[in-house]
Amino acid sequence: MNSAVPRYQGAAAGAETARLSHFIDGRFVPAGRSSFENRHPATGELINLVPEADSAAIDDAVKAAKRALKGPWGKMSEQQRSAILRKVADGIMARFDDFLAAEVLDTGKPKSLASHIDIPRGAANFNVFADQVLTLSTETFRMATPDGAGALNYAIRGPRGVIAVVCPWNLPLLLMTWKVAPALACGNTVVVKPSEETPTTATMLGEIMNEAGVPPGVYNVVHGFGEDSAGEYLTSHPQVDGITFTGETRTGEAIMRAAAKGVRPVSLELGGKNASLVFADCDMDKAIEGVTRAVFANCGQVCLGTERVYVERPIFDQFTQRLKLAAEKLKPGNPFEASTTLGPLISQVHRDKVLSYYAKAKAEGAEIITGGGIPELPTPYSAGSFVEPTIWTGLSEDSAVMREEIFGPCCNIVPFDEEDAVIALANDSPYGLATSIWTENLTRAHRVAAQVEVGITWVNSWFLRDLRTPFGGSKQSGIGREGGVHSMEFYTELRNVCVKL
Ligand SMILES: NC(=O)c1ccc[n+]([C@@H]2O[C@H](COP(=O)([O-])OP(=O)(O)OC[C@H]3O[C@@H](n4cnc5c(N)ncnc54)[C@H](O)[C@@H]3O)[C@@H](O)[C@H]2O)c1
Ligand SMILES: O=C/C=C/C=C(\O)C(=O)O
Repeated sequence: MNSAVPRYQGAAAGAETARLSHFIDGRFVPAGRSSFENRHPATGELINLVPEADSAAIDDAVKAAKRALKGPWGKMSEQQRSAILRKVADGIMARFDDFLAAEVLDTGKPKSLASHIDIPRGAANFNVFADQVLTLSTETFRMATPDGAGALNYAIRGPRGVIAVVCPWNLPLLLMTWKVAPALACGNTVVVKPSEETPTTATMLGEIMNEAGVPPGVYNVVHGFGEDSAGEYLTSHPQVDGITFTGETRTGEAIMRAAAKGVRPVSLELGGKNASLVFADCDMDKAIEGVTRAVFANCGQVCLGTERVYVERPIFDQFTQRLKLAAEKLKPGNPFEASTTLGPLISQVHRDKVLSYYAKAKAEGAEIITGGGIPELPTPYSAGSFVEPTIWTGLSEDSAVMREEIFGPCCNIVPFDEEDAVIALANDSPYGLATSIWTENLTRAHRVAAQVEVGITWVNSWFLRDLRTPFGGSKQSGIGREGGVHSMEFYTELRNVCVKL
């Protein structure tokens, strides 16, 4: 197993088990109060040992980031930073296979998925914000003054400072670079705390940063857990100037509390309980393909994924049967094999959570259309955290399965009769992240899209991403928007200059 682990400076050479390091001030340092195991979710095998940062290690990282603001990074032009970020993108692509292997080992997601989404997006995030920073504009206003000479106002942008970047495990490189790239483009420095479940690719990126000419201290990575560990130490560090977080809503609340001390700005991308609305006038093939991905891609561990499927009654039976066939075609197993289309859940702990919802669905009277248990797999995959893709019908709107984010490969399908009624059902959720609408009637599509209370709506598609568009959630799904100029708004401070003429 360890031979499949890419060797990099962060891993102690020659050691039987690879050991990751933090990446602080341009160097790999193994400091910490202890270390923890990082295991491959498809087999349970040990990938590497990860140091847990204590508060002194976090302090080192934040201070390095603070110093770097005043170093060459802070003096570079936008063009220079942009060119360096392009080199980072090139560096990821040059080591594509290493990043791919590391991401598949950490997450268990199929290689076919990570090679199409996670790793190319990791690179694309740097390119898109390298472009964006070159076209960033600010406002000017001329004003009249009593003496008739007037005044000119113009705004300038500066970096916010040291940004804490706290990330989840479901799309590790993609979601981390989605924050790091715009933060760096705007001249900030970052301290990244990757998820304890997926620490490897963020560490590898340290090497790429050094090779690309990112000065020491600009990109730092510290490992550990959340509460009473690296995550909490980092977000409550007084020299952190802004916090960007993607993860669970409850963790988002803790991060907001930490940010309140010192009145630091937060950007929060949180959970969802997303609905797909499938109208009888949809293109059924497209709807089945799209909803299958929305429910089962990444084993259901996508914040934008669908766990509530509303289908107009005339096509309810046909749709349910076809989604069942699509679910049963998914092939769990070795994520490195090209034919595997369903990976495991991230951990045994998360599997226990998902299986508890499978049990709740049964207890709440669901009809199980398919799945509901653990698939039979040969060793070593029998030790992985796999679950069956699962479809229910018959659950009530107030059941736990219909209200709470499960983050597994499962959905409940509900028939509906009226457009207004299904909009009301879709909106009856504390979350408001994403919706997909399936209809060939574009007038209806626009009408419905304007009424669903979410940040992201897809019509006849799902997870189709233009990186310039606003991305984020309403209600308990988050605060703020990422993407294009919206990311730049968070990572810069606007200052107005008023010049009396
Ligand atoms: N809206 C989005 O864009 C988006 C994208 C991906 C995932 N998500 C959400 O993320 C969740 C799954 O990810 P997860 O389980 O890794 O989330 P999580 O909230 O458990 O953990 C995310 C990160 O926060 C850290 N953390 C935990 N407690 C902390 C604390 N008290 N202080 C500081 N840091 C702390 C963790 O160590 C980890 O690095 C789901 O709810 C999913 O919907 C949202
Ligand atoms: O699991 C959540 C997926 C988030 C995706 C993005 O943030 C993105 O595509 O930019």
